[in-house]
Amino acid sequence: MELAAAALGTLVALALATFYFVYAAWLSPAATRRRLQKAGFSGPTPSFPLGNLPEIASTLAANSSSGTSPAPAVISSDIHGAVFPYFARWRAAFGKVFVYWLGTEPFVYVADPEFLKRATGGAVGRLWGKPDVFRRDRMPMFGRGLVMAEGDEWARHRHIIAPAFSATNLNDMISLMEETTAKMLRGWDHAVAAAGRSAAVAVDVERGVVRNAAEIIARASFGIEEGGARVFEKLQAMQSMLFRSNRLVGVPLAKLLQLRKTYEAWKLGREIDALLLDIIDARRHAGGGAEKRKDLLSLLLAAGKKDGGKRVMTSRELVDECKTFFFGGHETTALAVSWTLLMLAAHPEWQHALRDELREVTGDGPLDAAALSKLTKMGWVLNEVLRLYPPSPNVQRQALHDVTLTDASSDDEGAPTTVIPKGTNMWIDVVAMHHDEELWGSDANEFRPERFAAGAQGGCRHRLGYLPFGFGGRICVGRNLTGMEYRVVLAMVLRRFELAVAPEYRHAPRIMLSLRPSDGIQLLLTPLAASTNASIKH
Ligand code: HEM
Repeated sequence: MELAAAALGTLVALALATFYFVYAAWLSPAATRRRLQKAGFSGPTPSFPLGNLPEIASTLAANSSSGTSPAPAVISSDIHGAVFPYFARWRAAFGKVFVYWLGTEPFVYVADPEFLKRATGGAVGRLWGKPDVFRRDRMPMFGRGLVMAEGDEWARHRHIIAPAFSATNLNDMISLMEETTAKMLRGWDHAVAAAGRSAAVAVDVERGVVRNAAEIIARASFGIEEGGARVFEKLQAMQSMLFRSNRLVGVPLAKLLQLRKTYEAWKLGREIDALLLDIIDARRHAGGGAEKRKDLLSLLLAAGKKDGGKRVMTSRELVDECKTFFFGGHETTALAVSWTLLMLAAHPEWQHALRDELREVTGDGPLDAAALSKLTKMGWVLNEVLRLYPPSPNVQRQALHDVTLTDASSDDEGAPTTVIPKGTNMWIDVVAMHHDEELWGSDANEFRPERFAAGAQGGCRHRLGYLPFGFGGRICVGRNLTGMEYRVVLAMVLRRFELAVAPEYRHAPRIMLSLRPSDGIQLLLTPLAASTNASIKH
């Protein structure tokens, strides 16, 4: 009797699980598809269970096999068709807004800032969150940290974290940026010396810049002493493991196909968490000495002691935020610096302009935080590089409720409406918007930093057409840290070396979560005379 009841129970559980799976993977997406079609969204036809992933894969494969390697002298920044060939093709067929599917997950593709305004205007936080599908996929990197947190939890974390990135706190980090960058430059000096002459030597600058940015963010986040160095090594291992794996985002049960990788990422994640917890516990129990530290972790711990403890974060939350700073903060900044070095090598007139500006602002003497903020042209160059080569090539959201858009052309109350069903994801193609001639003019694909002389929007015809750091309440919290680090690193490089594009460099940007060079950035480095080589002081 008992056996029969147990068997019946198992059968019922199995039936429920099967029904849930069929509903989640098939019935619910099919209903969403019908609603999106009814609302007027067109797009490529998806198949079950992969959606449009096969077409994405085949377009990418066709593109890479037919890919030409332009001569180094010809560095075209007209990159959208090369990095997102499938979007370029669908855009030509369906326009700047359409629907495509990653597995059984629907995505509204958006390359029209006006549509973005109509979809999100006014109530971004209430209507749109971060996509569940990415939250699951990137759990080992961000945990429940700020990038992926939602609702009240996100608001509380943002309220605690944002002040840690204040100008005063960032100024205290200049010296650590300077120290690690000096180490990178010493490596480049050795490469030049090893070549046995002081003439130009080809160096893969991207590799050094990424390593430098990783070390800076680790030191700025949780310090590198007391076990921090081990966390740093393991975080780097996890980064390369996650970047190597080919994930079938949005495909039901796809993780089962990659059990080993999923397990390895989970195991590494546990080790990183344990090491970070040790650091946090040690800081919590340390005396006044720990208070003198200026890294983000110590600032968050100190914030918890103020306001009667209203801003306390648990150790678990702090672990996730440290990982979030590391994964959200170093590749992105490193790419901004790396693409800049390439652009400056390809546009010597701007290289000279920035060196002149450095000399004008600082003489040949020391440079302090106030002086860094006076590097106006360097700021234009940063903005222009983030426009042409946005390290975060897309921004995503997911509808938390049914979202109603009013018709663009009318303020009429009776105007027709479009509804985006709850659960639908939105994929904002930042690269497309940043290269759109309708938004930027006929020189949209050219490197012209002076377009930012008139203002931070660079003359873009729509407020939401320039989104290197995202938008709304969820705009990047670390953008001022990036601005500071970018200036320190670039100033030090420009003072030490003349840059030119090496003959072996092949310009082939591609997407691997971020917008990266396919095979490093090889530049010719020529040491500059010592007089232009003053060190940065603050
Ligand atoms: C060039 C450098 C960087 C770029 C291009 C960049 C880009 C972005 C983008 C596109 C977002 C998403 C915004 C949205 O969804 O609307 C974001 C969010 C975020 N970034 Fe950055 N980022 C950079 C540097 C950094 C640094 C240095 C840190 C930290 C140390 C950082 C930490 C974060 C965090 C914590 C969030 C989540 C904010 C929230 O959801 O409230 N980022 N970033």
